[in-house]
Amino acid sequence: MQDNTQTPQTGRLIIFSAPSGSGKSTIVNYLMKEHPELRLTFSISCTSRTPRGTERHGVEYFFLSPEEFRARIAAGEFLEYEEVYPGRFYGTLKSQVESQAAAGQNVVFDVDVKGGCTIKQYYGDRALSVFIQPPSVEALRQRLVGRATDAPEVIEQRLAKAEYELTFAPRFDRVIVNDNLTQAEDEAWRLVSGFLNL
Ligand SMILES: Nc1ncnc2c1ncn2[C@@H]1O[C@H](COP(=O)(O)OP(=O)(O)OP(=O)(O)O)[C@@H](O)[C@H]1O
Ligand SMILES: Nc1nc2c(ncn2[C@@H]2O[C@H](COP(=O)(O)O)[C@@H](O)[C@H]2O)c(=O)[nH]1
Repeated sequence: MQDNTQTPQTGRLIIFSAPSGSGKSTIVNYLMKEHPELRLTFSISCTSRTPRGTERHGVEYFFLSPEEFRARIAAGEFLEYEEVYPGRFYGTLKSQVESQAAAGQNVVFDVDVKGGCTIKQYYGDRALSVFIQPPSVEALRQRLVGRATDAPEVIEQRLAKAEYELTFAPRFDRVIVNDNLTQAEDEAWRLVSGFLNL
C-alpha cells in the first residue's frame, strides 16, 4: 500500500497571461465552472485599483489602498507584483498561493505577462504558463468596448500596451489563439488536463 504520509499534497500552478481583453478571465471562469475535475482554485490577487461593476473584495481581488499595497511590498509579502498600468499595482501574495497549493488544489492565475513569467520562473516544472493570443489588436478594442467596464481613456491605456505585451508570447509554455471562444476554451481544457495527467 502506498504510504501517503511521505507524499505531500501539493497542487500545481496554471498561469494565464495576455493583453487586456484577450479573454483570460473568460477562459479561466469556463475552466473553473465547467471542469470541476481539474480541481482549480483561483489565485486572488491584490490590486490598488478600485472595484468595477459587481466585483467584491476577497472574490475577484483584494482591493487595497495604494498605502496598504506599498506596506505589503515593504513587508515582502508578494511572490510577484507589477505596476501594470501607471499608478495601478497588482500582485500575488505568497501566503495565498502556498496555502492553496498545500491543500492539494491546483492554483490558477490570471496575471499580466511579466507576472506570468515571474511565477513560471519561480515554480518551474510545477507550473504551466499559457499565453492567450487575441486575433488582432482591433479585436481587443472591440472586446474592451463591448465589455463596457472601462472608461474610454482606460481602454486606450490598455490598448497602448498590447503590442508590447504580445511580444511576450514566445516566453510561455503554450499559446492559445482566442478567436473562436469555444475552440479556445476546449484547447485550454485539453492543455490543462494533459498537464495534470487527467
Ligand atoms: N473569442 C472571443 N470572441 C469575442 N469576444 C470574446 C472572446 N473571448 C472573450 N470575449 C469577450 O471579450 C471581453 C474581454 O474578455 P475578458 O474579460 O475575459 O478578457 P481579459 O483578458 O480577462 O481582460 P483583462 O485583462 O482586462 O481582465 C469580454 O466581454 C468577453 O466576453
Ligand atoms: N502581475 C500581476 N498582474 C495581475 C495580477 N492580477 C491581475 N493582473 C493583471 O492586471 C491586468 C488588469 O487587470 P484588470 O482586472 O484591471 O482588468 C490583467 O492583465 C490581469 O491579468 C497579479 O497579481 N499580478
